[in-house]
Amino acid sequence: MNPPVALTIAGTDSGGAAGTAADLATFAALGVHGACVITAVTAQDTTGVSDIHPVPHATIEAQLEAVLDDLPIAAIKTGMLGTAAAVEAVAQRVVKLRVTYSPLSASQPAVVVDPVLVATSGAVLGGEDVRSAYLDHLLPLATVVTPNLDEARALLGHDGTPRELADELATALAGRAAGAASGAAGGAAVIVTGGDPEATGTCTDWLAEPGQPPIPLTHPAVPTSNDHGTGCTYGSALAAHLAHGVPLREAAEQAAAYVTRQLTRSQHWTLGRGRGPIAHLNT
Ligand SMILES: Nc1ncnc2c1ncn2[C@@H]1O[C@H](COP(=O)(O)OP(=O)(O)O)[C@@H](O)[C@H]1O
Ligand SMILES: Cc1ncc(COP(=O)(O)OP(=O)(O)O)c(N)n1
Repeated sequence: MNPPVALTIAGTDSGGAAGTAADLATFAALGVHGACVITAVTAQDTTGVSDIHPVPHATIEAQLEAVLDDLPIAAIKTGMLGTAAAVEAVAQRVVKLRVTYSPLSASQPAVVVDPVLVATSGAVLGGEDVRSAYLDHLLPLATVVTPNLDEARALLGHDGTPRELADELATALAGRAAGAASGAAGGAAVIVTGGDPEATGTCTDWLAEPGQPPIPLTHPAVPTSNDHGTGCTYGSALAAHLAHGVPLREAAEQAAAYVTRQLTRSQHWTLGRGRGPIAHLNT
């Protein structure tokens, strides 16, 4: 029997912690065949990002064409897209997929958008034009959007509690989805990830589904500085569970449990001079 297929559209991390390294390893660990469209090549290690080479637009388009015309994609996960043009190209593909979708041939793919703007190291992975392109084109089409606290603040342009940010972003995206010729029904769910693990001993992610009050999803925090790639691992675990047909809330809980398990594995590693990688191994 075939495994479900998920597609990551993301950048590379030469240190093997974040980006497509995290996404493909997580898909494989969770029983999903992973395909990948590379949007940018980064020179990156545990201490930061030293160079970014955006992949030419035509090459991104060619990769999307090759994969989407051939494989039965059950979930798409986007990570670092890097340029406004790449955000728009992905959004156009999602619209095309929805327009040509036939209930007889395949299920609608779930679309998980991690709106990557800034790495934990402080490196800017998407500028103001990328932020605007996310809001105008891609986020309203998503099944679920997974900003961390900083990304949620950047997208909305102001601060707030994680609960408030999740609620406001979901409401804003529902308004934008209604105005878009997207085929998106009712707008995107939003999960604002993170919280303050060290203060409470737990992490709380806030899930806001369209038209519903946000709910807290709390799991144990792992005290470690080996957390590089955590957000990518979470988003790809979420996409993998959605590809298996797991409902959103349960998929979010299982994705957080996966991250917690992998952080526990890497908790005491001493790889690199900076924030070490979250484990992508299963031993
Ligand atoms: N120290 C930790 N222990 C357990 N879970 C964590 C820890 N840090 C983050 N998480 C979880 O990892 C997922 C990704 O969150 P986050 O760290 O906010 O992403 P990012 O790497 O994009 O900043 C969330 O489910 C969050 O609760
Ligand atoms: C190529 C690339 N993509 C995404 C990120 C951001 O990774 P994330 O898991 O959200 O968190 P960090 O720990 O890396 O901040 C990245 N760094 N590189």
